[in-house]
Amino acid sequence: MGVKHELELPANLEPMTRHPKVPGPGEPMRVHHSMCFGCGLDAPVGLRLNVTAGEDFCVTATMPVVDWMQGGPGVIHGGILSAAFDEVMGNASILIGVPVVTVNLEIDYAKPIPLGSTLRFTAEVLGKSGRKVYVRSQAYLDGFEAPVAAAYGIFVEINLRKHFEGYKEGAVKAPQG
Ligand SMILES: CCCCCCCCCCCCCC(=O)SCCNC(=O)CCNC(=O)[C@H](O)C(C)(C)COP(=O)(O)OP(=O)(O)OC[C@H]1O[C@@H](n2cnc3c(N)ncnc32)[C@H](O)[C@@H]1OP(=O)(O)O
Repeated sequence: MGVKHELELPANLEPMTRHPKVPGPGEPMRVHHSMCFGCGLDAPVGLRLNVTAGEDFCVTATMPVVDWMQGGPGVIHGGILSAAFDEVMGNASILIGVPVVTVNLEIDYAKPIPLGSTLRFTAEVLGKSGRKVYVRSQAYLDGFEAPVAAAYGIFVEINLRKHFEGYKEGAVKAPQG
């Protein structure tokens, strides 16, 4: 079985522009929160994904698949892969300059992904309609031509300050050194 789904896009997609202040192609995307499970460097446990800006509305990332990511014996946990897709696609949305949160995430798991391998991700914003941003991502492994997993996400634009108002931030930081 390969990657099955296609995201149904609405007919009323709007023209998008890349935000002038986002990193240029080849440059690292910024960590959006130091305690984020996906990208934060102070999170006690996390993916610490380095996402790189690409051309237009695209980003790329790599992720070593390490032992603590295990689900079934010797392979990645599906939830970890889902979190990685979420982070990579959220970063793609940043390229159009809108703060977003995920409202819908669909994953195709096409192949088992072994511990010790390195996943390469690509993600691109497919379109925007009102507050909704549609994003697609694919994950690749060396030795396979086709993606080993793929994801579609719908992200919704939020008012950052209002959205997180009243929540208590996690205070546990990773040990230094
Ligand atoms: C971490 C974030 C930091 C930000 C930095 C950048 C990210 C970087 C990377 C981060 C990566 C990690 C990121 C994370 O992990 S984010 C963490 C996981 N996500 C959340 O916690 C989000 C929880 N949800 C909400 O808070 C509310 O639902 C929000 C505020 C988003 C919308 O509630 P609100 O009352 O304001 O608006 P609305 O209900 O009218 O909805 C608005 C539109 O959206 C459409 N809709 C809604 N739900 C769905 C759905 N399930 N499928 C399809 N469409 C859906 C809806 O029909 C409507 O469309 P339209 O009628 O206008 O056409």
